[in-house]
Amino acid sequence: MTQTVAVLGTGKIGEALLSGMIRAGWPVTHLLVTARRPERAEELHTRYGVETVSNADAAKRADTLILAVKPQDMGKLLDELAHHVTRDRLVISAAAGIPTSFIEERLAPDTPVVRVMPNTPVLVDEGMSVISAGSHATADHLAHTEEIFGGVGKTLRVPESQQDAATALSGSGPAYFYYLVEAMTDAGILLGLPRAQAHDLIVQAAIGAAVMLRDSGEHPVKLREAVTSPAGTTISAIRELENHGVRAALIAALEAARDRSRELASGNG
Ligand SMILES: NC(=O)C1=CN([C@@H]2O[C@H](COP(=O)(O)OP(=O)(O)OC[C@H]3O[C@@H](n4cnc5c(N)ncnc54)[C@H](O)[C@@H]3O)[C@@H](O)[C@H]2O)C=CC1
Ligand SMILES: O=C(O)[C@@H]1CCC=N1
Repeated sequence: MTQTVAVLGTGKIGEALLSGMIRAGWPVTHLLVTARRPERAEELHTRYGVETVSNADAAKRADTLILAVKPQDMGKLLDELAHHVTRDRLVISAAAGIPTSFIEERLAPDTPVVRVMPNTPVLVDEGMSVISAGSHATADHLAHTEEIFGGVGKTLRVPESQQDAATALSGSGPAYFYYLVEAMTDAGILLGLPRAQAHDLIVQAAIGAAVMLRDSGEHPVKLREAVTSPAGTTISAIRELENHGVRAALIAALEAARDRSRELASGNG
């Protein structure tokens, strides 16, 4: 029998997951969503035909609850759920920073909790979802979580101690690439190209590079060397990237993201 899954807090990532589950063939009759605002609930119902319910009803009716509210709203949501979630449910949290222990402490003893860090490319079935078991989650719970998130991209199990790092790399990761595309499009404008053309050139370069990274099996250094002709254009650009400390900036940026994830652990960061 198909299990019922509820998404609680259907904002950007919650909706991305919901749409992905529907695309992956999850029967909409076995999906529930919750939203804080009635207009948002109506919008989700119209867009996906999915039933919208209260958080308490979601907890009573769904076998699996995916919590997709902001870390700062997690404590309040768990207060609402505490008396309704029984330990035969699986609770999956997608919130950055929040440890499984934070959730376990607020729910019935032994409730299984799994922590997942997805990313927005779940919208195009190219997501990366990093998964860790809480103290009461079994192999079956992990497998069920992989079934849900594997329908919209790749999954990887890591020890929970690595979740803040994974959040910095892959949870936030797409934003760094969008930022680079934005900056390089600006560079194209400076060099005299129309914005639309500059955008298309950089996006296609990004797609080509991403597919080669994924499919060639080559190390990124090798792929870059193949582009970098002696006394050519690429090495002139690379020298400027090094002069401006771009590598160090990226390392510092991801470290800052990891640290922010740690700060969110208390749920009121
Ligand atoms: N946006 C992203 O790329 C990713 C976000 N996340 C995590 O997902 C969570 C949500 O992030 P976003 O979707 O970006 O934020 P968002 O603000 O778009 O979505 C959160 C939603 O939760 C709703 N909400 C808050 N309290 C609620 C309650 N008590 N009951 C029902 N709904 C409630 C809000 O109204 C909002 O629609 C965060 O914890 C974030 O760390 C994880 C991976 C990637
Ligand atoms: O920016 C954030 O906090 C969330 C978590 C990972 C991606 N977006």
